[in-house]
Amino acid sequence: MSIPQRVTKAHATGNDFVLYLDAAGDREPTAAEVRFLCDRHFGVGGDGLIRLTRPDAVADLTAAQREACAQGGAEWFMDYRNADGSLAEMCGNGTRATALFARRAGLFAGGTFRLGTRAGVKELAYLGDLEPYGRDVFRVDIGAWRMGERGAHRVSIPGTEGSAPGTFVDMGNPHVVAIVGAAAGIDRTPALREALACAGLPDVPDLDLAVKPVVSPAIPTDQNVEFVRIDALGEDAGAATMRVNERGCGETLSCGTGLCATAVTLRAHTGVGVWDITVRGGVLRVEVSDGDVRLTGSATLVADLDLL
Ligand SMILES: N[C@@H](CCC[C@H](N)C(=O)O)C(=O)O
Repeated sequence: MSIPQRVTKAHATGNDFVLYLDAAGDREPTAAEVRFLCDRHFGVGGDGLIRLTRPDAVADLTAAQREACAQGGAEWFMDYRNADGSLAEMCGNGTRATALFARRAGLFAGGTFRLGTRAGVKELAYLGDLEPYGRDVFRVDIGAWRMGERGAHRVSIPGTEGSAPGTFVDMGNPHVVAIVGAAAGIDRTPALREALACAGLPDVPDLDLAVKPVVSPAIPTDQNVEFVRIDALGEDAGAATMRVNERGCGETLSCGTGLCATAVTLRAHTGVGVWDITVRGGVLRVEVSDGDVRLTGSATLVADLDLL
């Protein structure tokens, strides 16, 4: 096994990870090892595996990605793998779990941590305990986003009647967001009315997300899919509920980049850029501006484990 004996189980709003430190950079996991450790019955269990290592130790990085880490002042790198063993460019919740792990290990001093990822360097600020988000809250500057044409895809779930328009959002990793409902009394802009008129899926809590959604036209990289209901909408801020089926692992209790993609799409439909979004694992805040997205939520270290 290339993985060290000591690993840590962590989660960030219920998105759970097996995490380990590879300071020497010689513990790159194989896809089979990732699948074994993330298996909930035969392994430790997790939505993904995170190796915290040096940018130089990540074999698949291009020269440009390494240079971005150097320019961005990131000494440490989050090497993220989905539970099925595939690589992912980014994991928003994973950055917070990794930062808490690095903080405990004394790998950064002060309140901010600059972490390299395949989608660039992310800066995290430690905010401590902060209601209503929970304990050990971090705000992550996720950076730039890119949205495709609004509603250009159709999202359906095999075995469930109906479909809804889906919008592609690149958060460093690929997402498709479908707004499937809004609470009664919400002021409906023409763009929101248009989205909801075309949506014919059950309400968010009733969706069967054990089944992988189908996106048409298909996205070559595959994608994470978010289903959203707007719960409240004010002039400056709104509230929504979101569930997600992730590329490489299925339904998860939370997805940080998915929350960012959700807020980007909601802003495009409503003009509002600040959202408190409830997922099955908690509540997080997302702030979207033209140039970037910031994500605020908690992180938890659950246990240190010695593999046998
Ligand atoms: N849960 C993560 C995203 C993890 C990667 C994703 N499944 C992908 O393949 O893009 C998050 O919090 O952002």
